[in-house]
Amino acid sequence: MFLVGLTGGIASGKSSVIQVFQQLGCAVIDVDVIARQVVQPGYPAHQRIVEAFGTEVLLENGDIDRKVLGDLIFNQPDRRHLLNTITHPEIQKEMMKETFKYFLRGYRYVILDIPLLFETKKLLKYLKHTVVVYCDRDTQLARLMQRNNLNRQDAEARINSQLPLKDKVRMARHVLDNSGEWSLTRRQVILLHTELERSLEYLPLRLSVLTGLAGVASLLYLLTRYLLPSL
Ligand SMILES: CC(C)(COP(=O)(O)OP(=O)(O)OC[C@H]1O[C@@H](n2cnc3c(N)ncnc32)[C@H](O)[C@@H]1O)[C@@H](O)C(=O)NCCC(=O)NCCS
Ligand SMILES: Nc1ncnc2c1ncn2[C@@H]1O[C@H](COP(=O)(O)OP(=O)(O)OP(=O)(O)O)[C@@H](O)[C@H]1O
Repeated sequence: MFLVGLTGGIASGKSSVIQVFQQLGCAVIDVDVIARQVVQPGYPAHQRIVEAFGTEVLLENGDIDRKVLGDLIFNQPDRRHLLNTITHPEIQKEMMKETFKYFLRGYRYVILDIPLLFETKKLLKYLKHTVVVYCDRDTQLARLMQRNNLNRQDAEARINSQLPLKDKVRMARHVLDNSGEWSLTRRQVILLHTELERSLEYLPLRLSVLTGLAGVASLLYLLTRYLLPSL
């Protein structure tokens, strides 16, 4: 198996692209979904957020008020850093568990949707491919304002909290341009999927696991055949 890191900017179209990969039967891990799970009441990160940010970031039912917390962290880099130090280790643990489950199920590749892949850089060394979902800044701003019902200032604060998309494009191996009509993006996703499906990059890990298993099996055989009877 090999890992593909998919990233982009806020509202550049990552989730829309991921949906197409899912429809094509791919194994997908969405870090935004994990990030929502690990801050639910009862999880360690929930308690640490309340300790760090106060009860004003809670809704009446105890859930995190994502709008309030978002407004806080997207406007204040030090508080954003604090939230990241609370949530990112928990997110990484869950990501590893989910990746391992897909490995056991025999998938050739897994796509990890990691919004801050190039900001944190931590996971880059594990990835065979990196994909950026790009759209031009005006389109990104318009889509973000519309989807999240944000004014221009709040939407710009969110965009400015991340590396510019143009920089991410330079760092990625593949770029999906989602500035135009959705049908054009969909076609690019299908082409990329075909390329990844044809790749033989999953073989080295699979062969080394099979070789390891064969080694253990041979050892067990030799033990039972020659050593155990004499004990
Ligand atoms: C700040 C929160 C509460 C805002 O919630 P909200 O529902 O409005 O947004 P959602 O979680 O759907 O994220 C939307 C997008 O915002 C961007 N974003 C989220 N967190 C961050 C961050 N810490 N820094 C920069 N951009 C971020 C990403 O592009 C993400 O895809 C939430 O994003 C959060 O808990 N963030 C911390 C965890 C994190 O870093 N997630 C990003 C994945 S590593
Ligand atoms: N090609 C397109 N044409 C028109 N609208 C689009 C296109 N691609 C995505 N959108 C819309 O833009 C918005 C952002 O897309 P999406 O939610 O996929 O982005 P995202 O990168 O996953 O966002 P986030 O970073 O917040 O998780 C959504 O409302 C989506 O329906």
